[in-house]
Parts: sequence; structure tokens; C-alpha cells
Amino acid sequence: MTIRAHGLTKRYGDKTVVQDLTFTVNPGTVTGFLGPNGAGKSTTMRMLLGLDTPTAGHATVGGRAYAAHAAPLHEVGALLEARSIHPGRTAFHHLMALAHTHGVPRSRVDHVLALTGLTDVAGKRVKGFSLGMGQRLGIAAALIADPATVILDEPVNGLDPEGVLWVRNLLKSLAAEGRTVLVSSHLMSEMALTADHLVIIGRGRLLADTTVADLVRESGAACVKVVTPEAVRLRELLSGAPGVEVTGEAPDTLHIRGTDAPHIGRTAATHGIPLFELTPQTASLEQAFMDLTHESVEYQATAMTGAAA
Ligand SMILES: Nc1ncnc2c1ncn2[C@@H]1O[C@H](COP(=O)(O)OP(=O)(O)OP(=O)(O)O)[C@@H](O)[C@H]1O
Repeated sequence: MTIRAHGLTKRYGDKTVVQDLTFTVNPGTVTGFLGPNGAGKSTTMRMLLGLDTPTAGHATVGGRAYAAHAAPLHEVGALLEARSIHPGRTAFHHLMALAHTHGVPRSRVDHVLALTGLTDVAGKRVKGFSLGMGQRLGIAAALIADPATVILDEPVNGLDPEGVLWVRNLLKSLAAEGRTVLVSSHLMSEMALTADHLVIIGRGRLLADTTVADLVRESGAACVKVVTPEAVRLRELLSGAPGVEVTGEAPDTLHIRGTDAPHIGRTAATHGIPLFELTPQTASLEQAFMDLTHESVEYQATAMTGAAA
């Protein structure tokens, strides 16, 4: 199901926290909803889910407002930042209660417990859960009714590296199954690895609606690091093509712009050149994100220094 935001606006008193946001989230891909802290991501997600009323504009999921769906949990599964899980309940009972109220068979409870790696702690009370376990339980709850659309607010918060990798792969597989996946984050580096499509906001305004590939291209970040014992030969083979720029920092290390890792890998394979490393660089993607959002960061260290001076 496609998510559409049309001119979404939210004001609290005289403060506009979301301003005239229009964007579309399509099925089959992971869409990253990016912005610095306080940019308005959670507020926007709450409006998509009908939990906050927009001051202006509206949002639809599959062509209808969220509230108009007959069985919302089957259509949209969500993880929001402020979870309210009864602390005395076990993970299993929390999910069973959700399943009961929404006509979901018990087999789904076992399935999502296994999917989120919580089977072994299913009988433990939620109050003893770590932040990461709580996030996993929130994700299990979002997926309980096998929804076509998944909306997750900062799902990797509190997760260890293994958990972050797990969420990344889970989101990709949900999208590969044809679901619509919208995931918020303030980390460009994480979204570059997880999302295809990016909706970037700052201070409630849309700053970019793009793909990771386009952002990489536009930011000049499309640099691939290659380590090979045959750097001279590979440089000769690649640098003939128009737009390709090859620089080297060490005898066996090349930095290549203007083409991508698959092309470099194939060229090397065709000519029997061994590669010890083939790494797309995303450091300048982070810089592109900071440049884009710089004006709209709510609490800037420099501003605070200025105030103190
Ligand atoms: N109920 C409310 N009343 C007043 N202001 C609010 C309310 N809810 C959110 N805000 C303000 O709206 C702005 C956007 O908040 P929001 O939580 O949507 O941002 P976010 O992008 O999700 O940030 P974070 O990454 O820090 O969670 C913030 O300045 C916040 O203080």
C-alpha cells in the first residue's frame, strides 16, 4: 500500500513543527525518513497513523486515512518511540493480548517471537527487558498481524551492532516481500545501508526526496576504494572511460570516481586482476546530509558556544 502525505502541517501553539510536507512512500522498497533530532519525524509518523491530527493537509495509506481502515493492524504495523507495554506482562502475553484483540492466530505470536529472536525470553516480564529487547518486542508487535505496510520510528535505537544488522536485513526482506516500509532515523550512514528511497526533513520542512544512489551521485560521494596488487593495470583499464577519475594514495590503493563497485569488480574479474578490497565510500554522504540539514539543526553546538560567550 502506498503512503501519501499531502501538505501535512502541524502547529503547537505558534510553533510549526511540521510544515507543508508532501511525499510518497511506495511498496517494495525501504524508505528512510531522515532528519536531525527534533526535525518532526515522530510527529509526521503520528499523523500518518492518525494519532495526531494535522493542523493542515492529510495523509493516506492505500488511498484512505489510517482511521478508515477496517482492520488497521493487518494493514499497517507501527513501532513508535514512546511504547506503553505493561511492565508486569511477559513478552508472550503482550503479543497474545494484541493477537486476541485483533483476531490474529496464536501461530503468528510464535512466528514473530522467533523472527525477532525473543523466543527464549518470551516468558520474561517486560520490565526486565533491556532497551534492545524492548525494541525487538516493539518490532514483533508491529509485525504481529502480517501488515502490508510497516512504519518504524528509530527502530535501531538502543540496539547493539548485531541488532542493527538484524533490523537492516529485516527491513530489506520486508520490502523484498512487496511491503511498504517507512523507517525513521537521524543517522545518514545507517540509512545509506538500509534504504533505497530517502525523504529528508529539517525543522519540519522537506529538504530532499531522493534515492540513496542519486544523493551519492549529487554529493560527489560516489567514490570506491580499491586495494589490488595490480593497481597500475586496473587504473589503465578504468581511466580510459569518460567521466572516470582514478586517484591513488598508496601503490596498491586506488580511489575511483565516476563509476560504481560492480563495474570495477567485473572489469577486474574479466582481466584476472585480484581485488583485496572493493569498498564504496560513504563518508562524504554523511557530509552531504550535514550540509543539507545544517540550517535546520535545532540545537547547534556552535550556537550554544556563541550564547555562552
Ligand atoms: N505535543 C507537543 N507539544 C509541543 N511541541 C511538540 C509536541 N510534540 C513534539 N513537539 C516538538 O516538535 C518538534 C518535532 O518533534 P519530533 O519528536 O516530531 O521530532 P523528531 O524528528 O522525531 O526528533 P527525534 O529524532 O529527536 O525524536 C520538536 O521541537 C518537539 O519539541
